[in-house]
Amino acid sequence: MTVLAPETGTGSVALSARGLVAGYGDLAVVRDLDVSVSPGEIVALLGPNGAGKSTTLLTLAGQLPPIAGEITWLGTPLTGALHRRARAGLGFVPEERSVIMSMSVRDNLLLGSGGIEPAVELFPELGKLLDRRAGLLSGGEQQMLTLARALARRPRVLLADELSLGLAPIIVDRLFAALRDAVGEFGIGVLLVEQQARRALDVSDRWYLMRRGEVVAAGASDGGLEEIQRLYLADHDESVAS
Ligand SMILES: Nc1ncnc2c1ncn2[C@@H]1O[C@H](COP(=O)(O)OP(=O)(O)OP(=O)(O)O)[C@@H](O)[C@H]1O
Repeated sequence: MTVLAPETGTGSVALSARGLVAGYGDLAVVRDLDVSVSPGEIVALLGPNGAGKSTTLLTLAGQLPPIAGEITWLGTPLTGALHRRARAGLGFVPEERSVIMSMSVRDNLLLGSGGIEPAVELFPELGKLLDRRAGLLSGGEQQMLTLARALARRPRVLLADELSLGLAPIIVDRLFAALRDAVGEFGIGVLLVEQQARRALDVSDRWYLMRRGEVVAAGASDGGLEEIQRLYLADHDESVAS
C-alpha cells in the first residue's frame, strides 16, 4: 500500500524505502512499505505493539537483510552492515539501551567518536557525570548518554527506537527537546519510532502509522492526533493514542 505524506524536510530525501518487505528468515512481518526521511525533519513511525516498527528500523539500519524492495541513501541503493552505514552518516539508537555499563560516561562518549564537547553541549547534564560509570546512571541519564553519543556524530539521518521507553514524562520532554534542537541546528533527519502518539506528534513534523506490518496512513503532525485516534479507535485499540 502506498501512503503519501507531505515532505517537510529542508532538502531532498536522504533515506528512503520503497516496496520494502522485511522480517526474520522467510517470515515477512513488514510488507510493501514506503517511507522516507529528509534532512531537517522528524518523522514519527507510529503503531501498536507488533506492528513492525522495530523490524523496519532494524532493516533500514542494516541489522536485518531486506526480503524484498529497495532502500536508497541519497538516491543510490543502500547495502552493507550497520558500521558501513554509520560511516556514511546513518545513526541508529536501538530499543535496548546501548551504553556500555562498565565504562565511564566519558569513555562511552569517546567510543561514539563524535567527541565529548558536542555531546555535553546537547546535554549539559552529562558534564558533571563524565567520570561516573554508565551503569550507575539513572535510566533517563543513560538514555541522554545514548542520544548524546548518537547526535554528537552529526549523523545525516538518525533512526531512533522508542527513546521514551520506561522513562518519566519530564525526561522524555528533555530528550525530545534536545532532539528537536539538534535537528534544527544541524539539519539531521530523524525517523522516530514511538508508541505514544501524542508525544511523538508534539516533536515530529509528520508521521506514518503502521498496523500489522503495513503503513496504513500518513500525514502532517500538526493536527494529526484526531486522525490517528480515529484510526486506533477503528481498530478497537486506543491504548497508544494517548
Ligand atoms: N526475532 C524475531 N523472530 C521472529 N519474529 C519476530 C522477531 N522479532 C519480532 N518478531 C515479530 O515481528 C512482528 C513485528 O515486531 P516488531 O518488534 O517489529 O513490532 P513493533 O511495532 O516494533 O512492536 P513494539 O512496539 O512492541 O516494539 C511481531 O509479530 C513480532 O512478534
